[in-house]
Amino acid sequence: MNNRRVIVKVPASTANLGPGFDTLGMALSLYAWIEMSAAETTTFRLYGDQMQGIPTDKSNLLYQVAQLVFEEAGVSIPELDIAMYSDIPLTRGLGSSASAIVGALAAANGLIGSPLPDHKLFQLATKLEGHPDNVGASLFGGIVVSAWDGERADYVRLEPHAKLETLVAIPAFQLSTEKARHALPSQISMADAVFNVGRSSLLVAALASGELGLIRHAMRDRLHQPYRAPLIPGMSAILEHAADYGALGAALSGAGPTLIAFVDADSKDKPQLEQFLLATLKQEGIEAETMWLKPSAEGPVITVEDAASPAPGLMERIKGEVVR
Ligand SMILES: Nc1ncnc2c1ncn2[C@@H]1O[C@H](COP(=O)(O)OP(=O)(O)OP(=O)(O)O)[C@@H](O)[C@H]1O
Ligand SMILES: N[C@@H](CCO)C(=O)O
Repeated sequence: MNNRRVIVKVPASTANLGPGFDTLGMALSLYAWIEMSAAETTTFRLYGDQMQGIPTDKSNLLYQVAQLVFEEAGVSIPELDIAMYSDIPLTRGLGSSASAIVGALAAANGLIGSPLPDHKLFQLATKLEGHPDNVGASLFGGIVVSAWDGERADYVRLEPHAKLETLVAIPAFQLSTEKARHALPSQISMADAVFNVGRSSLLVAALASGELGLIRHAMRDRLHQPYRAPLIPGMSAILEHAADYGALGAALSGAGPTLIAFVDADSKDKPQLEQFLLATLKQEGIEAETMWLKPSAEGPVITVEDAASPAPGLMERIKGEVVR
């Protein structure tokens, strides 16, 4: 029997960054942890509020993803002991599904001695998630620019500016990516396509060159945000006015409903910006939780141990790092 125990810490992510629909992603300093080892019988230990409703049988996404890795690598480990704790809220636009996919890929790969290179994990993750933006960020950390044609995913990773910080406002309701994608039109005008190509290109160049002052104009979007706005009351006002309250720029995070503002970490305007986001949502009857998050420079951090050696449980191991 395989005698390893693997623990993986994997970051949340924000996708699109405004105009880069299904293309741009950034890893955030909010994490999930997965522990995995071979077992006689498959068992799941899922901890924390975020894991409520997640299946604890072999239909579980983590189990399914692990089996895909074993299949690709030509090994057989049919029974697994899996534990997971996550600080990443489910179905809120912070890449919970991508972090689960990337965490499970990294854990399963680590369990069998890491035969699959990161590039292969990226292809698998993109196919599973359906788009490369969140999984690229969770897998490589930092800011990831990616493109996928349905077969092949390519990417470039950018180092986030040292002063870049984000404020997320997480509404107290869930919005599935599936529902938020259904709100999108099947066709757009040439004028809107040109608008987005310009903004997305400018945003990547601004992030790559550190010209943070350009972000405000570069984060504008006509591909998805206007169509999703009716699903998130208060969103339009926040995107329009966040810069007046000190944000470098603002966007819907992934498919929403979370809203994200990019901020200079040294800005004195941080309290008034936070107040503006909360008050605007409240005016629409929406309770929200805010969090200040930094870009996460790293993707999965993997620890491999001898499964026979004594070890603390997952919650004991991570207790100093958990935030929620
Ligand atoms: N740890 C997990 N184990 C199993 N399934 C998970 C796990 N985490 C997320 N999921 C699945 O992913 C779904 C959420 O994915 P969805 O794409 O709708 O939102 P998100 O990934 O949180 O946000 P976004 O993609 O907009 O950033 C959950 O409802 C659940 O089915
Ligand atoms: N690019 C995706 C991210 C959410 O999974 C979307 O906006 O639908």
